[in-house]
Amino acid sequence: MESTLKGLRDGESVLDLSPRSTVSGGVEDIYGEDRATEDQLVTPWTFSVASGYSLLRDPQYNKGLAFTEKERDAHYLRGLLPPTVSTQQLQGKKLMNSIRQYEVPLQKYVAMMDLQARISTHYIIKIARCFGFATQERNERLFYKLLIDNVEELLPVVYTPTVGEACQKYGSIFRRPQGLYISLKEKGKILEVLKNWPERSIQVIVVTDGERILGLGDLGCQGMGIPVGKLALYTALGGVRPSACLPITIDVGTNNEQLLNDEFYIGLRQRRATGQEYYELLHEFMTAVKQNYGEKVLVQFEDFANRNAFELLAKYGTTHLVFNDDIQGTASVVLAGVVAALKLTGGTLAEHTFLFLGAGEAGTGIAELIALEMSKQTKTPIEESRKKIWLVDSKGLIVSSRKNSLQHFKKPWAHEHETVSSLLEAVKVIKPTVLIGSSGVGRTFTKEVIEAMASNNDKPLIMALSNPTSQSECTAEEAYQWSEGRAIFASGSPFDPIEYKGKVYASGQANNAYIFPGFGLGLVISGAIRVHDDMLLAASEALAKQVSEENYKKGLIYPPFSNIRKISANIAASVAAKAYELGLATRLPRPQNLVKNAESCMYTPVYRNYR
Ligand SMILES: NC(=O)C1=CN([C@@H]2O[C@H](COP(=O)(O)OP(=O)(O)OC[C@H]3O[C@@H](n4cnc5c(N)ncnc54)[C@H](OP(=O)(O)O)[C@@H]3O)[C@@H](O)[C@H]2O)C=CC1
Ligand SMILES: CC(=O)C(=O)O
Ligand SMILES: [Mg+2]
Repeated sequence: MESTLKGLRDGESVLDLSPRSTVSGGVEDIYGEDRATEDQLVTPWTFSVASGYSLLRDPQYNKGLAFTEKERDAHYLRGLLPPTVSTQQLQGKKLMNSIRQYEVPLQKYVAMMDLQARISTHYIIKIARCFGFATQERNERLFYKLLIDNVEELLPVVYTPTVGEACQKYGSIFRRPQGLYISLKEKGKILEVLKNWPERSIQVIVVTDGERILGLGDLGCQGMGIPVGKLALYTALGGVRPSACLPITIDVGTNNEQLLNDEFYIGLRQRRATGQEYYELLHEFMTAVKQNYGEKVLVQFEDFANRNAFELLAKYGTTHLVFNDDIQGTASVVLAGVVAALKLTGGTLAEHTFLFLGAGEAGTGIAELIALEMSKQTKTPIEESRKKIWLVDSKGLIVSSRKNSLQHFKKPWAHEHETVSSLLEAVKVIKPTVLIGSSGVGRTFTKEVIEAMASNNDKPLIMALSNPTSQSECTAEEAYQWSEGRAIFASGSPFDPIEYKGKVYASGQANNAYIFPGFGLGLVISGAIRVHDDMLLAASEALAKQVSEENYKKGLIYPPFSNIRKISANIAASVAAKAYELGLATRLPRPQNLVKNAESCMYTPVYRNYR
């Protein structure tokens, strides 16, 4: 059985990988300084203990008014703070009060980003002051405390939909660099650029080239908001230490004319490099990442255009620990929702018929994982399972007569059928029980489409995955109204509960944010060195198991995000278990209780006491 999702193929061995060199004393020489010969260049990093004024301005250690009396004495803070000693809880309450006063979501986003920061240098703060920006003292632990404690309220602020608007306006709202920018200018020097990042023990990198930012298209260098947002969730939702997370944007130019002509655009002002030039830069990047951080750093590809996404995943899946969130993470979360929905719709996975609007990364990724799971359940070849799944792209239903002109990832879905040009017609002839939107085009699930789904099914499962909200294939209100309250609905970006004929309908959020933080944590805690499709299935199963009877009663097919840390710990444990089972884990011996192990490894943002 061969799956297009797979990084490492069945039976492929990884045991021949040589361990990383260590220097005497057993401490890993992560940066290779000790191994470097005299003619090799090293970075002269120095470390100092922050105190006084600089301690207050160091986001990793700042506690603001929560510095205790003892700490104020010990760290030269007397007089630099007013007399009150506050608690983190009270600080959080105060900040939430002020964030809630902003009516515009983008203002809330900027306020949150002002609080968070990895890079702390005096000069950046001084520059910000020169330009009159209201610099709030940055406090990383408070940022994560807020995000964790108010996850349902703040997720739409730091993530979809607001992060989409933030990326669109990134040039104007840009205050200070977050993450690493690697552009064509850095060709030949990427390893040196990585060494400029102040943290050394990186576990997770989220990288984009900005070409397909949510459903908003090519936003070039301004796509940086996505890796930054995803990694904030890695920490808040999955418990990966902030210092172990590295957001990266690869800037090869943009084809977005508006940005190219925008005086505030922060990226390279040239059209996108493609072909050899593009792949050489990406290859240098992937090589440098492994050289700098070793075999076990996870590289999550995010929001690349599909013309590159599939190729990068296939190419580096056998040599690096890589994961494409849009192809694989989305697949895992949607499969979980579909499996959970079976409790409400009845029938087995193989008894359902699936129709997708959109046959790109998300659409074909999900389709393939559903087919894989179906095959495992029914013990039939994947080619048979694929026949239960149909996809529509911008040219209509994918059918065998179109095969020669299809991109490679669409070919497995070119079934025998006459041509069908519209989604509505496809719904009428295919009669799907499940309709999934992954087109990036808003309002494409029209009244007629939803009505057709509702006339064929007692409980049609409708998933409008496209982000941000403006690109959602339909709204929650439309799904419930047009199906007369019978639809089971979930969407990529959140919708508020709606009332229809006196009943309140709350819909779930089918977003890969349920999967990637726990998935990554599972890879990190097991020391996995490759991603395998079975790990995606394990993560999906772990998520589906977290849906409670109470959730089902409300028509929900996902658990609430308020439980996400517990959910992530369970996903991490299942992924780690699979890594051990497949011989892909390097952290030995295997802990007995993987859930407890995952929980104990999770970062918590409570303030630490300073001596
Ligand atoms: N909820 C979640 O967790 C996730 C949501 N997404 C969302 O899914 C959307 C798509 O992402 P992705 O798959 O990576 O994008 P791709 O560009 O890879 O795929 C888009 C697909 O939609 C098709 N399409 C575009 N316009 C139409 C149309 N009018 N009618 C029918 N089909 C159309 C394209 O057709 P063609 O091939 O002919 O051009 C293509 O097959 C984005 O909005 C993204 O935000 C993505 C990942 C996760
Ligand atoms: C959620 C996500 O990854 C996307 O919309 O691209
Ligand atoms: Mg994405």
